Amino acid sequence: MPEAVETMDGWYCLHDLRKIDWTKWKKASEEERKQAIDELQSMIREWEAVSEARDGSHAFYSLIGQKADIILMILRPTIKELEDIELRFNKSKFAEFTTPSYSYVSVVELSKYMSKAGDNPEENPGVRARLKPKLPQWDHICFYPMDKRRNGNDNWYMLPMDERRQLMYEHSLTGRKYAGEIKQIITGSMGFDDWEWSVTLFANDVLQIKKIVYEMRFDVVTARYGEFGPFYVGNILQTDEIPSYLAV
Ligand code: VOV
Repeated sequence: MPEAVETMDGWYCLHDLRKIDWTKWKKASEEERKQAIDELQSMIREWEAVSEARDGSHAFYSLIGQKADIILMILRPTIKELEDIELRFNKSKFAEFTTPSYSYVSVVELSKYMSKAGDNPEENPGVRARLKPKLPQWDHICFYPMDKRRNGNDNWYMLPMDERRQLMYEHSLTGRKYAGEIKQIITGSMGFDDWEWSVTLFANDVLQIKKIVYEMRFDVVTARYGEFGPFYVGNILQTDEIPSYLAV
């Protein structure tokens, strides 16, 4: 019988994607726009303080293409805190000028495929740190949800553990080639959202994102078992640059 791999779960994660209603934004008075921007910046600065204290982390990026304009990715120790942040954002002045386009609820996940028998990776400080990651403020983000296929002969969940471990090992070798170029955050979302995992990639060279996603398509685990949702790609939106991003 195939057996489930044990997962280690860390901070809870919300990806909150919105469109900006530019028509409404342009019609607003200068004073209203200033109020919205000031409140948004002070909210983000509060999150920066939370991140400094290592009680959470976040990423704020503008997106390219028509699927959404901005993405806020936020990590917190509890799912309740994610709700508080979502609510606060929804009640903010700036939210009056946005419409929701996508959201994703998950939890930072590492599996024990690679751990040695008898080891408890949860005691490893490196593993613990990866469960509560500080998101890098790199220039670009790429976010997408994905599944492992369950279809006829291509059913990931019917494979024996050793076979899955081997395929994940091969996956990790491709991943390691991108050390220093790509930082990946994998979150699990079974029971939380519509896909099984979310993948968030950070890069300073945006082309590295295309290269890793392409190269991984040839790993058996992806070629045979990977299914993908929509892809979102964007540029970092520094807190100080928000006024110029929103200037009309
Ligand atoms: C920087 C790149 C990079 C590296 C080094 C890396 C390594 C690793 C390791 C060592 C492990 C297994 C142990 C663990 O840590 O969980 C994983 C796990 C996982 N990965 Fe990965 N991955 C990368 C990158 C990376 C990418 C780009 C993708 C998307 C796939 C693609 O085709 O678009 C991905 C997916 C996943 C998933 C969905 C899982 C969980 C699968 C499960 O069944 O549990 N991943 N991954």
